[in-house]
Amino acid sequence: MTEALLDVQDLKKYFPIRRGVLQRVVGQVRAVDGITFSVMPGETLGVVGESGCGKSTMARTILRLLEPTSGKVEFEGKNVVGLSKNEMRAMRREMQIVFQDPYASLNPRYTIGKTLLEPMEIHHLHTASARKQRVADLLDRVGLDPDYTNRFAHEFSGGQRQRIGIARALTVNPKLLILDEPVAALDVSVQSQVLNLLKDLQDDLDLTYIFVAHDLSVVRYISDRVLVLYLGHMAELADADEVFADPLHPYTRALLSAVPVTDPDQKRERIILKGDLPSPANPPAGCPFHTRCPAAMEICSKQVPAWQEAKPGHLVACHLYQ
Ligand SMILES: Nc1ncnc2c1ncn2[C@@H]1O[C@H](COP(=O)(O)OP(=O)(O)OP(=O)(O)O)[C@@H](O)[C@H]1O
Repeated sequence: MTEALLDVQDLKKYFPIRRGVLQRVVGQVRAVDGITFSVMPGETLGVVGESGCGKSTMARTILRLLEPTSGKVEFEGKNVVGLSKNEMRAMRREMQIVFQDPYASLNPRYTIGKTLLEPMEIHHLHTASARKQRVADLLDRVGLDPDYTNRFAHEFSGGQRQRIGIARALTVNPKLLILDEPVAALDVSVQSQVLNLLKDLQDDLDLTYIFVAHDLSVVRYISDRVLVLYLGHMAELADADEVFADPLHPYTRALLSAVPVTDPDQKRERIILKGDLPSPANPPAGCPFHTRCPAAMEICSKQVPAWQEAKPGHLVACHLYQ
């Protein structure tokens, strides 16, 4: 059996809440509260959930841009939690992140050439002339003119900047790309161009993706499997087609009901969730979703639902299926 490229086990990230002159810790924000999944080589795992459910925190914690509170993150069988700074730097070559806002993540004082050269210099990859050649090749590969190397980020459109962000992540030849809302800031027509580019790159370079988004139609297009998060917890995980054909968790159903459908026969009734996402500093007891769940039962406010396989390969945390 093929080994997972990435194996995340019971990952937690709590942020301390500090108050007063002494900055005493008076509580914690449970942004990621026990997440377990694995990603196979070449696979795209979509991660969805509304704003504030912990997607970005999870992405950054996997890469140790944020220190995990607890849990395991194994990349090719090696736990990255606990690696020294040097070991982690070497590991970062294998796992790169692309952010939502390429403008914020590109240094405005750097030319595009310098932006793409820098990661290779940090990792001491290739000779100087080979680096330059790689920059030109990568710009061409992401659909930009290699003559653009002397231009600055502000001279490009949003879609072009995101192509630069993707090229920069690829300079060090990673195996895994974590894409954190990579097309959320782009117009719809540009979104599909960037998504197609990501698909082509994945095929050509044998890449594995974790694709974080709040837009389910985008996730459906690109993902093999989909993980639905709610308030730092896993709600549902299954093949993308299965999640869309037979969503089991009431939260997934609500998210899906908001996705526009092109076929009027398939029209879903819109499920409007009551209230806002509760604060992860003070999460509800029992099922984290029970305060907004249209199907909530008495047990839901008392007992945390187990994470279980309701159908083959289709996992869900909901008392409806226990
Ligand atoms: N540094 C921090 N300190 C305290 N709380 C934080 C910090 N970073 C994130 N949080 C909180 O953790 C929770 C999860 O945030 P996160 O940004 O991971 O969610 P998200 O699903 O990615 O949302 P969005 O799509 O808006 O980015 C939120 O309640 C957020 O306020």
